[in-house]
Amino acid sequence: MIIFKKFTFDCAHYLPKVPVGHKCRNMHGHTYHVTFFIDGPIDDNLGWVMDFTDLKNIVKPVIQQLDHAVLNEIPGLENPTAENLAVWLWNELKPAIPQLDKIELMETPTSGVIYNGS
Ligand SMILES: Nc1nc2c(c(=O)[nH]1)N=C([C@H](O)[C@H](O)COP(=O)(O)OP(=O)(O)OP(=O)(O)O)CN2
Ligand SMILES: [Zn+2]
Repeated sequence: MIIFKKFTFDCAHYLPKVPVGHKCRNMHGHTYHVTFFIDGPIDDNLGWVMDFTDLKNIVKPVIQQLDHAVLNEIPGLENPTAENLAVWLWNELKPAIPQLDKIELMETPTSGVIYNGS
C-alpha cells in the first residue's frame, strides 16, 4: 500500500543557466507543494504502513532548510530547477526513509515533477 504526506514551503530562486532574457533568470518566488509517497505493507499490529507523525518528524527539518531560503545559496541547489530540487530532496531523505517510493514536487499550480530515484 502507498501512503503519502504533503508539505509546503516558500522559497526564492533564479535559474542561472537559462538564456539571457528568460523570465526565470530573474529572482522570483514560489510556494512549493511536495508530496512524499511511502510504499510498504500494513503492519499487522499497528494497522499502518508508517506513522504519519514519524514521517513528518523526519521530513520537517529538511523542509525547514528550504523554507524562506534563497535556493541558489544551498549547497547542491546552485541551479534550482524543479527537477534538481526533487533530486536534492530525494537524496536528503531516501537514506532516512528506505520505504520512500516517489516524490511529487509542484513548483506552481500547473508545473511539477515526479521523481522516484531514476
Ligand atoms: N523543466 C523546467 N522548466 C521550467 C522550470 C523548471 O524548474 N523546470 N522552472 C521555470 C520557472 O522557474 C517557473 O517557476 C515556472 O515557470 P512556468 O510554469 O512558466 O510558471 P508560470 O507561473 O508563469 O506558469 P503558468 O502557466 O502561468 O501557470 C520555468 N521552466
Ligand atoms: Zn521559478
